[in-house]
Amino acid sequence: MAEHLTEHIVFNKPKIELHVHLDGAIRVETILDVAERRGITLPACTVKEMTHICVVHQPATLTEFLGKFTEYMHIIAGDREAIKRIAYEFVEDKAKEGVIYVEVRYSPHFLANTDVEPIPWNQKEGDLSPDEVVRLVNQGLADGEKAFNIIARSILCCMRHMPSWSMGVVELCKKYKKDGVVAIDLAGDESLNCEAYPGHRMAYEEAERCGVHRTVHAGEVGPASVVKEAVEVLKAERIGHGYNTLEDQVLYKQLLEQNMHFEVCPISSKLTGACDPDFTKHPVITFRKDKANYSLNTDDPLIFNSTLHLDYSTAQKYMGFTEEEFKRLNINSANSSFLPEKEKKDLVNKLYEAYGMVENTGF
Ligand SMILES: O=c1[nH]cnc2c1ncn2[C@@H]1O[C@H](CO)[C@@H](O)[C@H]1O
Repeated sequence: MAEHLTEHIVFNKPKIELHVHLDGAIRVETILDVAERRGITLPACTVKEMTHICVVHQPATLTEFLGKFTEYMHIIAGDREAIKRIAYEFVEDKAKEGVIYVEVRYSPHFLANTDVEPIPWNQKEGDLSPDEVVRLVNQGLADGEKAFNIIARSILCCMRHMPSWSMGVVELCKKYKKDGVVAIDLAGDESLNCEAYPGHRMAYEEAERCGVHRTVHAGEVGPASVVKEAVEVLKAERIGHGYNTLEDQVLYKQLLEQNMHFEVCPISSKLTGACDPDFTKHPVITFRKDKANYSLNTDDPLIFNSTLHLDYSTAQKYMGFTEEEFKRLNINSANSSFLPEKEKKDLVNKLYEAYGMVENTGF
């Protein structure tokens, strides 16, 4: 986007990011590097050309946007070194943006080439399972945490169009709870399949039963009823995007009362066609006025050619966000993180300190 070039840092203080896809946050250089090492031909050989291919330039649809992943996922999937590397580099990139705590999400199945049916991205069957993918990402994130002094946790995604994977996803959440996996998510094309299939419902029931935290992509392009289902049936504790909640004022009021957290992604919402491209009409303006609980996030910075700074500067420039609101939303984000209570409290205190605030100063 053009704004990217003129972006400036409007909130140069510690930040929290809760909604970002690992496979939507890969460096273009890394895609080119790995393709070369693996001897896979790409339609582009420079960073500039490859960026052009991966990026959504104009507001599109969610379905068109999701198609962008097919440009490069086959390069990374099935490759142990590449998977560990993208996780490590992700942490480095976030640290550079001033993020001190991040929850990064991905589908282990999308990066595997065995124990997954169908095998994604036209890969040949190999020997990398979703289980090992999670271990590799955990390792890359843990190495990144040590090197760059931030906290990185992960969320495993079920995919809307693949309900048969979902029980496997929740089992991985349970298995790797002690290794930084904090929650389950349901991502993918909400516009194609609105009501959650039994496979997803069963996985979320199991998650709740086992104390695995839950977030769901809902009301991004789908109607408010998807948000209602996420909360009432899937027992979501946070909502990914959630913009269309505003279409159902009864539901919205109820979620405000419950202090439901909305994971808002401003730049993403324009380029996926989820929201009006005029940022001055963005739903997060209503969220802010109502003192709702929400975060600001990049979602897929590779595909939107964006950074977290761009989301913040957009909020400031077009939506009237102030420094005080940035502090408030980051404190809310920390409080809505999926960390255990004690670690959450430490994180919130870190923010209070960095923002020069005494704890419990009410807004
Ligand atoms: O904004 C979004 N809405 C719905 N699904 C998404 C979005 N961004 C990425 N993914 C999907 O989540 C998968 C796991 O990370 C990605 O591969 C992509 O298919």
